[in-house]
Amino acid sequence: MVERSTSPAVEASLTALAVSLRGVTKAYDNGVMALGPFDLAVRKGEFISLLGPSGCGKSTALRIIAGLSAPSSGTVRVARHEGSVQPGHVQPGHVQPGHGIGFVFQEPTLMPWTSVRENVRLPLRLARVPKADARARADEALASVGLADFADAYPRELSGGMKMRVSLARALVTDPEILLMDEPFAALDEITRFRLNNDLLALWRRLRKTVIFVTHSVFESVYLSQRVVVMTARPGRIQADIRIETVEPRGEEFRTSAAYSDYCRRVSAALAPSYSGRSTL
Ligand SMILES: Nc1ncnc2c1ncn2[C@@H]1O[C@H](COP(=O)(O)OP(=O)(O)OP(=O)(O)O)[C@@H](O)[C@H]1O
Repeated sequence: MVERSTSPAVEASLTALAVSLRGVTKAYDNGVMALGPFDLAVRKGEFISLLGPSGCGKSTALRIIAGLSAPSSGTVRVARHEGSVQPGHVQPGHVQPGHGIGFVFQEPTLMPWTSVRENVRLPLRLARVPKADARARADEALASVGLADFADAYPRELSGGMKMRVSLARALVTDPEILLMDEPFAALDEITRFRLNNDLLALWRRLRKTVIFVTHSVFESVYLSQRVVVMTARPGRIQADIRIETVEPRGEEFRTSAAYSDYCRRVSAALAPSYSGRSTL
C-alpha cells in the first residue's frame, strides 16, 4: 500500500487484504504496454475472477502478483509481504510461488518421468521438507483433490481432468494463503470442467484460500466467484467489478437459475465494449 495510516480501523482493514495492487503498469521490453494502470484489492479468503479479452494482461497481472514478473510502476502488496516498486526495479520483498502463493497454469506441466506423488511433492523438495513429511503432505493434497488412489500412477495414465487435479494438488501442497489460477480448465471438455468447478468450490469452502482465477468464460466466472473483475482491452484496466451474491453453497441449481443468467448478462454487458469496438488485434 502506498499510504500507511495509524488509524486502527484502517490498519485492520489493510490486514484483511490478501492482495493489493495500486497503479500497477507493465510495459514489456518490446514496447507492448500490457497492463494498467491497474488497481485491485482482494480480501483474504475471497474468490475473484479476472475476466477480459485475449491479450488484455490477465496473465501479466497474475505473474506480477506471484512475483514472477516485476511491474514497471505501481505498488504491489501480497499478504504480509510488502514492496514498493520503481520503474525498472525488481520489487523488494518479492514473493515467490511456494511461499504463500500457489500457481496453477492452463497446462498441468507435470514431469512425465515420475509418479503423481513425486510431482506433487516437488515444491516441498525444493523447500527441503524432510522426505517422510513431504510424502505425507503430498498424499494429503492428492486426497483433497480426489486422487488418493493415484499417487503411484504416472501422468500418462491420467485423463486431462485428473492431470489438472494433480496440478492443483501440487499448488496446494505448500498450504499457500493465495491460489492463483490461470485459465486452469480452459482445455477441458465441458462436463469435466463443470465437475472441476464444483470440486474447486468445495475445496475453497473447506480451505478458505484466497483465489484469483483467470478465465475467458463469463459463465465460469459467475459460477465460481464472489466477485468478477472485468478488464478492458490492452492495456488492461478495470472495466467493472461485479459482486455475485447468491445462496451458498453454490451447486447445479445456481447454474440453471434466473439469478445466474442475470449475472451472466451483466458481466457480458460489461465485457461488450472490449469486443464490440474497433479490433485491436
Ligand atoms: N514476455 C512478454 N514480452 C512481450 N510481450 C508480452 C510478454 N508477455 C505477454 N506479452 C504481451 O502482453 C499482452 C498481455 O499478455 P497477457 O498474456 O498478460 O494477456 P492475457 O489477457 O492473459 O491473454 P490471453 O487471455 O490470451 O491469455 C499481450 O499483447 C502479449 O502479447
